[in-house]
Amino acid sequence: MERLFSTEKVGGRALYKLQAVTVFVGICLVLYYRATHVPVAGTAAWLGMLAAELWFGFYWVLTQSVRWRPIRRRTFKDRLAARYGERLPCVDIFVCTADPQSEPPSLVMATVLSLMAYNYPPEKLNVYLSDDGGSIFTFYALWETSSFAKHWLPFCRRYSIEPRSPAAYFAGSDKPNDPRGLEEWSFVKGLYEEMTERIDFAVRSANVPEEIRENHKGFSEWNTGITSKDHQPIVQVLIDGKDRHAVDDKGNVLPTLVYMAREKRTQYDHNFKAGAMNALIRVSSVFSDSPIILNVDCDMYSTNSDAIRDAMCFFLDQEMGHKIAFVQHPQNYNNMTKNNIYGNSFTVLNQVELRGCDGVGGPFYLGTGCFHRREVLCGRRFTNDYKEDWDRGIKEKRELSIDQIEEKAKSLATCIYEHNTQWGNDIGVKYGFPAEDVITGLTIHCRGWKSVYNNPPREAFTGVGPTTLAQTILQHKRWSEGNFSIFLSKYCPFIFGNGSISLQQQMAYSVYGLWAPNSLPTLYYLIIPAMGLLKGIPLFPEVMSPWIMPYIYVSVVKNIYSAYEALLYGDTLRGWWNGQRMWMIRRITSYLYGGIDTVRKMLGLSKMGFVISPKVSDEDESKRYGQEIMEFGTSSSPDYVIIASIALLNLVCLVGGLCRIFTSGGNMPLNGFFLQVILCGLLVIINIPIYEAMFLRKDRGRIPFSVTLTSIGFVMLALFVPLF
Ligand SMILES: O=c1ccn([C@@H]2O[C@H](COP(=O)(O)OP(=O)(O)O[C@H]3O[C@H](CO)[C@@H](O)[C@H](O)[C@H]3O)[C@@H](O)[C@H]2O)c(=O)[nH]1
Ligand SMILES: [Mn+2]
Repeated sequence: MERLFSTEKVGGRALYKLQAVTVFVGICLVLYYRATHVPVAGTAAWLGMLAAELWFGFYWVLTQSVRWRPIRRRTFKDRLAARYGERLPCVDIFVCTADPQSEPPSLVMATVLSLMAYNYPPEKLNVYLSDDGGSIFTFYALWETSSFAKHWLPFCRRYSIEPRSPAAYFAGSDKPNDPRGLEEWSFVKGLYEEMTERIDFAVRSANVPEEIRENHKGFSEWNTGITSKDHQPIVQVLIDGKDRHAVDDKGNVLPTLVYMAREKRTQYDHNFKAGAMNALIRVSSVFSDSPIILNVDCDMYSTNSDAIRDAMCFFLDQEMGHKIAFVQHPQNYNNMTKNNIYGNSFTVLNQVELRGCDGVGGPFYLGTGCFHRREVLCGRRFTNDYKEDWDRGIKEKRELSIDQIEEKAKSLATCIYEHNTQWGNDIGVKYGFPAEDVITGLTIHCRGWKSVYNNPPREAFTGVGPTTLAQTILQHKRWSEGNFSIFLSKYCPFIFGNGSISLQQQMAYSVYGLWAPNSLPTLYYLIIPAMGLLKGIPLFPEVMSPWIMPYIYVSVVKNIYSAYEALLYGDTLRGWWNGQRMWMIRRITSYLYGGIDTVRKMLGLSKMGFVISPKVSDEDESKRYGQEIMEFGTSSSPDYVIIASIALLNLVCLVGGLCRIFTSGGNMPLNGFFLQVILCGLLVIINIPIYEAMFLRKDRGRIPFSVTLTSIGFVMLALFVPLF
């Protein structure tokens, strides 16, 4: 029988491996030189360089795990269709939202509509929206959506529309040419715009009109003036797919659509998104109980209406399917600028590293764009003889009425339901880590399952990425903290994974687990060589020494290869350069704070939080984002002080150091400081946008004056610190 998917090696690996082997030799030579040439003056600074280089070397070895053996998957939907026709498994789709301010309900609804409109038997689709904001506006928006869907779904089907988010579709499509098509197009577009306007207006005016509230019993849940942090469990069915009257305007069945706001009480931890996911797993089990669960963030709309069929090619494959726990898609964003100003379009991560992970046991669970087996999420271990019940969820008749089921579902979404159970631990998404996705995926892998990475030519999901520096830094802080706290816990991949996942996969998890500690050696490398240049302490081999070769070789080859790779996958050269800047900035801010906060939490000094990434920005900000001007904004956060101080320090040291070299009359020869001058010089060039934001720009997004002042203070202080 023919396979439903194929696996190919990604080409060009011989060149990569050649590069890697020579760089490895270079790294060894660098370390050997460092260890054997400790000077008398500046010993401590030198040993610090050794420590930093040891770390970078070790980390580089780790990163080989995600680059050594990338593979590419291809699905055969025609074979799936030939074999199964429409006899496909049921799917439950979970959308999580948490805050109607930073995640506007109209945006969430575009996502919901795109998911309802999958090219998949509608009676087998069930969409659940979890609202951690417990907001009547989100509920109202979903109610509006349930009636607009009656026009949108048949429209999508008739014209085979892509993407099926009405927001994305109408923003990007031209009017159809034929008059009949045009009429319908304009009609649906009009309906959509009116609906969005009503939703946005309700949010703006903080009011859902009384006459609307009469249309659905669900609105009465808000009669008692509840708040987002304190309310009863709410479960409301907006479309019951099993109801024969729930049809679209062409008479077709509609997917089930359910609103859920799990109970919130101030005295109980709610465990953020992980808690929402677990409530969804239980609530959905009483309505549809599908064997496959797709989970997306509220901004991640579907951009490929065949994505479920794609995923089924993996799960239903006769040879490998039974081993696959989840199918992960990359995080793509629709709002990236050409030159990747904040480094948020993860081209190389998506094209190389995740494929590399796939080659060593499977990609991580990334929290969104992921199809899971329900049984696996609920804690099942892999066994060779496990048979999935693919008919699960296909029930013709229900014993209970829909109201009774709602009541039952509510009882599963209470605060105390999980007490004294394994939920959040052995069952469901795991609690206690800001990266609930990664830790959950890790435990699944350690229970013997594989995962696959699917990155089809037509993207499956697209979301909204951060558009300011502060948002970017914050998101990466949560990620680095999440991954580092896993690394330091009993789930450390090298301990927990030992014996159950391959060494390469343990290394792959650690590449991200050890983002945070990268901050310290990076800071060291950004500060000490510059200060050494100013104070006349050489920290690298001289120009004429043969030992300079490995330094130059490693840095040049590694950077050229990384630029080549970025260009190969469609980044611009400038985009690559901006990515390097962001790589530096993230390490000295996000990762530093992520590391510090992890340690604070381990010491019990602070509690876990989850800062939601905003999905909207103000007009002024958006304009600068469009022009790729870095946004610092009015708050004088300590992040900016670090960024500004490092930039300034390197500028001062470069100028000061060069002056000393040229006025010393040969006492301080350029020879001995060549690499320090180059390093400092490159840092100055990469920091040009920072200097501009400090001294030249006048707009609201410039670096606040107080930050500039503080960083000048820090630099002056640093100049007085002696190097040993
Ligand atoms: O208490 C909460 C907090 C968040 N969310 C939802 O979780 C999703 C992800 O939050 P977001 O702020 O967009 O985080 P990102 O950094 O974009 O998310 C990535 O990283 C997270 C882990 O750090 C994962 O949970 C996400 O799935 C993954 O996309 C959003 O839909 C939120 O509405 C909740 O449902 N409840
Ligand atoms: Mn997000």
